[in-house]
Amino acid sequence: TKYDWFSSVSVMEDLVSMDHNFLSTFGFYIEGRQNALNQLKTMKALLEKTASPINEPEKYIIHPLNQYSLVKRFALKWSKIEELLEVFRNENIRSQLNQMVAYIPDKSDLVGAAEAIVRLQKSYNLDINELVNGNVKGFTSGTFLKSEDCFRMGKAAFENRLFDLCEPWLNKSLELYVKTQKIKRDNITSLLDLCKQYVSLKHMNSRKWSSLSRLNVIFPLYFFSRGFIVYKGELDSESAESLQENNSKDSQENNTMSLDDYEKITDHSNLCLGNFTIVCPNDVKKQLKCYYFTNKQHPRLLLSPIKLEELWNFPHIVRFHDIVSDKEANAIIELAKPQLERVEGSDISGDNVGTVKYRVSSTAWFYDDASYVVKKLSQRVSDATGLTGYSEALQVVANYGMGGHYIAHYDHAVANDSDGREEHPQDQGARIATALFYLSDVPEGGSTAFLQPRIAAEPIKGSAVFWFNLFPSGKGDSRTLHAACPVLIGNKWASNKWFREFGNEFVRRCDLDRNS
Ligand SMILES: O=C(O)CCC(=O)C(=O)O
Ligand SMILES: [Fe+2]
Repeated sequence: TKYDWFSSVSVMEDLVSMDHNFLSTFGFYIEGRQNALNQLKTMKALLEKTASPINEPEKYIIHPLNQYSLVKRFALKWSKIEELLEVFRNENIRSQLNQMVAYIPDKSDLVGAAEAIVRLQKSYNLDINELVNGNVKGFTSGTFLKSEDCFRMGKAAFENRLFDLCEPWLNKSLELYVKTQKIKRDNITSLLDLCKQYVSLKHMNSRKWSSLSRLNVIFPLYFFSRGFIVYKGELDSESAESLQENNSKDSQENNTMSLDDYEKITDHSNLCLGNFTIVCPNDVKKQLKCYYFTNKQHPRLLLSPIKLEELWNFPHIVRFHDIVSDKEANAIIELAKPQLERVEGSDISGDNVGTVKYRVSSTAWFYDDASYVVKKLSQRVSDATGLTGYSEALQVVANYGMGGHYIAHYDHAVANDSDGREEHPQDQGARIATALFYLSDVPEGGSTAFLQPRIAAEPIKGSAVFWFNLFPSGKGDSRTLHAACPVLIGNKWASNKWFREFGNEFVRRCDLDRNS
């Protein structure tokens, strides 16, 4: 209950002390806010100084190191601001930021971004010093990698068992740390820890040297860096065995294959590097033609024939040039943008479906009636191939991510039965043929590699590559194994149209010879 202070002077002493107490609380409160505000100001100045250029963002983001830097900025800086804003309850900016934080890149994106850089480095033999200076095959970015970035790359390489890449990254990280001594305490501790893990894992069976001298040989700056920090040796307790166990447990838990495993299976890196003219042998080259194609005088194609380029003879792989106009390609991209979802796939056991490292892209699916442009495209490719889409003809539009790729695969389902074919519950049959449209140019990388003929088709905006996945007998043609090479520089948009067996029986008649 409220006290009537005016009724006793003596009790008013309490008021005096209350006055002082509250003033000091008030002072703390203001100081706290001031501190937070100052930190926020510093952070804002830093963010402004390092902001990505607002004009022509599409040019900025085609460089993988800029992509990495952008992801890092959100994953580390903006989430930090969220912490600072904790002090300011119920304020507009907080709720706005909370909403934003729900879908900005987080730490797992940063790991994915580092993995992408390492994947690109492996696929395209990128020079580590060039990368540190922001350069990728002559494309400069203005993004420079720091000690902690190199540590992140080393860790990504380590966790994907790309040990030959891990070592130089960790050494680079130590070198930059010694040079600048700018790295968070947590990070330098983890860096040194990772160096030790690396050495014990890599040289587990070698008894030639003690582990300390091995560390010294492999990471010459290890002990020097260690000297910089108050380092209590808490890492020494872990033995090589227990670290190993942890690692294998991790990969089982994630139930994903490492990049290394996939590389072993697919090994298309050299193909991705080369281009068609280099790998196409002369005897085949002589047989390949370019001509105007009317598909047996199809009326629409008589009016406007398609420029056809043969990329290979057996299997027959062709490219239709200028089959999509720039305007149509852009319209399809705009249509797809709001509907993109990260592609999922099954893990190596085939039991679990989720995000996978072997296919990094997002897709949107369309029926023919989604838009006039989609329908027109379907019609044009039907005119050119004679094949018709099944009743709900679908077209999938894909946008590749950082270092986005798709490892070697068949477009027709491959099951265990002797035909290499799967049951198709919707009764549409297997994917008889593929038309792969390129909706954007890609300055570097992103080719479609056919592993058996050993050719790589560059993404050329407006063109489509076409091939049959099945022999006329209906048996899968194993020569069609193909992969999407990692995108090095650029933003790759592609679109697939798959034709099914059913409805196309008279266009491509069954053959009794299983292998022709
Ligand atoms: O994008 C590419 O180059 C190939 C894509 C592909 O093979 C697929 O989506 O099935
Ligand atoms: Fe494919």
